[in-house]
Amino acid sequence: MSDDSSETDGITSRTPPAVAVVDAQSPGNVGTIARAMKNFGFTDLLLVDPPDLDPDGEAYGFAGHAREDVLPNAEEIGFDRLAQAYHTIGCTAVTNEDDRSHMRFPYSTPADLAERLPTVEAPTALVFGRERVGLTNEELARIDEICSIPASADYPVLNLGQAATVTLYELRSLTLEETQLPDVERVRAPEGTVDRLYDQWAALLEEINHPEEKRDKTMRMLRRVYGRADLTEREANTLLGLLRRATERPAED
Ligand SMILES: C[S@@+](CC[C@H](N)C(=O)[O-])C[C@H]1O[C@@H](n2cnc3c(N)ncnc32)[C@H](O)[C@@H]1O
Repeated sequence: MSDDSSETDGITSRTPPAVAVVDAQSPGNVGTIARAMKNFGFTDLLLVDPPDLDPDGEAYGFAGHAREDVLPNAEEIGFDRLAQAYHTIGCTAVTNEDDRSHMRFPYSTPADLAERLPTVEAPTALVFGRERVGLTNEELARIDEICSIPASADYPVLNLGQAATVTLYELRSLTLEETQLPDVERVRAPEGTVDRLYDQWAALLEEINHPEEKRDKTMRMLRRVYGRADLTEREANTLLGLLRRATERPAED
């Protein structure tokens, strides 16, 4: 990133970082990346030398719901401005001994970055390279730091869309409420409900004349089973209802 602060005019520090794609040769790749950005809560897509993004073409076709915002709001940017205005993190794979010359140390994995990025105050951009040739040595030389996804030494090169998706997944800063996942604490059966379940089991063991000497052991086993099951409130209430009905059933002749 340049020291010339005027270059940062109009760009504020952002969390999450912007995502820059350099010379994406296929519009489909841009669409895939836009979709991954929307999936993981990223909004700012920067395109260096983008292909034609025809609204009826592959980019919009691959973008899913990102066709509504991430993609149409994408900003075209020159590499010079990208390098000057942002703290740039170039994403690259190491493929063989020769390619190691691309690799600047220290490098970060996406997981390392996830820990460190929240403390970086400068506007930050993750920079992805071309599907066929990646980022050039000249581009890498102007980038502030390197991020590499740990992958098999035999074949560490992911395709562009996969690399962006893995990186953005690791760097997502969505809170649980911002994801589709239920809050486990909210649905988990409260202790009181589970205790009532055990009381009901004890009543049932009594009802069926389960041998007195086996009852403690049976109850311990039931506690272990329910403990592993991590019951939701709904599940616990359903089981409680069934046990009550079994306990209250009039004795058969
Ligand atoms: C198919 S790769 C380019 C392959 C090119 N031969 C190279 O070695 O860079 C397209 C882009 O995906 C990203 N990429 C692929 N594998 C990666 C990895 N293991 N770690 C980080 N980025 C990766 C990089 O941004 C790369 O420029």
